Amino acid sequence: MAAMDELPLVLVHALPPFEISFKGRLQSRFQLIDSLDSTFAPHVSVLLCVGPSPVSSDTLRHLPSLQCIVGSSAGVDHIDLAECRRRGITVTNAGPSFCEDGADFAIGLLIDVLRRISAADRYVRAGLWPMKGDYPLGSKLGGKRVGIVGLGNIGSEIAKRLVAFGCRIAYNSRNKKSSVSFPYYANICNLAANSDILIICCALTKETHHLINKDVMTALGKEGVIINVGRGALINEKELVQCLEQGQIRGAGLDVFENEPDVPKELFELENVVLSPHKAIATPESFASLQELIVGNLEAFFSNKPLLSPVNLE
Ligand SMILES: O=CC(=O)O
Repeated sequence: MAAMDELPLVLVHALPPFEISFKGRLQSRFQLIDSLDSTFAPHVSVLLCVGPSPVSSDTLRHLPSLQCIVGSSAGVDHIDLAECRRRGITVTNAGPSFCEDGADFAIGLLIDVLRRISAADRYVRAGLWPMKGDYPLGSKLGGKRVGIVGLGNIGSEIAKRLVAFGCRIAYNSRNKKSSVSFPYYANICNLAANSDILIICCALTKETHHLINKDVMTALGKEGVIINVGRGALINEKELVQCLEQGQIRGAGLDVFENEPDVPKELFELENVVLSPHKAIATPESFASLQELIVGNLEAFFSNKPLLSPVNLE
């Protein structure tokens, strides 16, 4: 085994401490440094960013030799990507490990909102069935027009599942994709106007902040449903709450919020909303897959091979 000081240096930037057994596995291959103040920091070429630990331009200034940030989340809005682009630092994410579970969860939220599963559960538990009789009908998923906002790793898996349900898919993303034949809408309001359901799973950037606003929800219409498994700030939350309260859209399934873990209290009162504490991608299986992906990306970097999950910084 290589002596500790012969192993490649990896600086770990971690908000939540990561699993001890995984740390042990990494330590057998890499020399882990856990502070920006370390004397090694100026020589570090890889930063392992665990969880949503912010990587600001100030953090990056401490790391003049940095070439690669290995991320452990699908979203990379906590990393200053403009600064990475400027300095030619590559970034990887957890997209391939998280996309299947994230997509399953989006479909779960959608069916729950359409068929009112959580609301019906509350109805039965409250003993209302014998008193009030039959529960109102929910809507079928098959045949619905679904607009996917962001056809990346997660969006593509969502599309695959919805095709199997017999839905009609269209999408919005930064660019039209030559690899799919679904209708592309460059304009989000046009996508909403031609959809029964919007599923939000794009990256949060300056351009997509509050992308889903009152105008988009008005275009979606009174029967429209919104599912968000991306980031809370992709939607103007105040306007979403108003539209839900006033019946301007039919319902929403939300895994993410603007000021987590705070969720607008008004949503607690609404039967047409399904809420979840930012857990769409999280399963023991997705985390096990993430560990392989992180090790794979680190090994690829140090052996000059293509990274397994590079983020497009263009
Ligand atoms: O939200 C979860 C992630 O970005 O991985």
